[in-house]
Amino acid sequence: MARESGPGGGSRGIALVGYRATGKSTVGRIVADRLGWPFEDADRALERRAGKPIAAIFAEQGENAFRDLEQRILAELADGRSPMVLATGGGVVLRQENRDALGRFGFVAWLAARPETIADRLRADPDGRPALTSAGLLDEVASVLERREPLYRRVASAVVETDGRSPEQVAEDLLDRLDRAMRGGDRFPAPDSRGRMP
Ligand SMILES: Nc1ncnc2c1ncn2[C@@H]1O[C@H](COP(=O)(O)OP(=O)(O)O)[C@@H](O)[C@H]1O
Ligand SMILES: O=C(O)C1=C[C@@H](OP(=O)(O)O)[C@@H](O)[C@H](O)C1
Ligand SMILES: [Mg+2]
Repeated sequence: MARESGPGGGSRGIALVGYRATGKSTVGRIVADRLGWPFEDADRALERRAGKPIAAIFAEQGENAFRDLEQRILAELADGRSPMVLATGGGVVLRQENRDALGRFGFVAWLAARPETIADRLRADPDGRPALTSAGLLDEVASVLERREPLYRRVASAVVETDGRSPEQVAEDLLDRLDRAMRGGDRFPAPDSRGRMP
């Protein structure tokens, strides 16, 4: 799959990208537990730094201010040397600087889902996610996803489908894809996908 920074070129572990509610935060935590690696959620790191929820940042300062902070947090998180599992926010791929920073991760998993699945999950768990457009939920998901898909594709080492699968099944698939990528010879400073360091 095409990447801007070379496949498996980074040493920072695994990053999860994808649209809202594809399960990055949920699956990322499971994958980190399985590997025995630290887990970080870029959105939670950002909220800790800002001292307020993302919805309040959007409401008080606007989306651009949120994106600036998102870029800063990702740059910091991508800068370490030891492996971690990072769940990113759905819009992280919008900026070239962020796509470059994702190249520091050895494996970038793109979690994918159909717009209908995403809208269903968002309805069940709105979790303070501010609207990205003035369209209705399903129209917003379909149009924003269509715009972002080429960007997810550009940074991804692998696409992991999540429709009709539990977070545990998605995590298992991701770990299988990681195993395969490692066997394919990608540079990756990782143990085998069950947690043994080289
Ligand atoms: N594979 C899945 N199947 C069903 N529900 C899921 C799945 N993955 C995530 N969810 C649910 O969707 C919502 C959003 O998940 P989350 O991990 O926060 O996604 P993201 O970090 O990509 O926005 C949560 O309620 C979560 O339980
Ligand atoms: O898609 C987006 O633009 C966003 C996704 C959110 O993260 P999740 O993908 O974890 O919901 C969060 O970063 C913010 O609300 C913006
Ligand atoms: Mg999340």
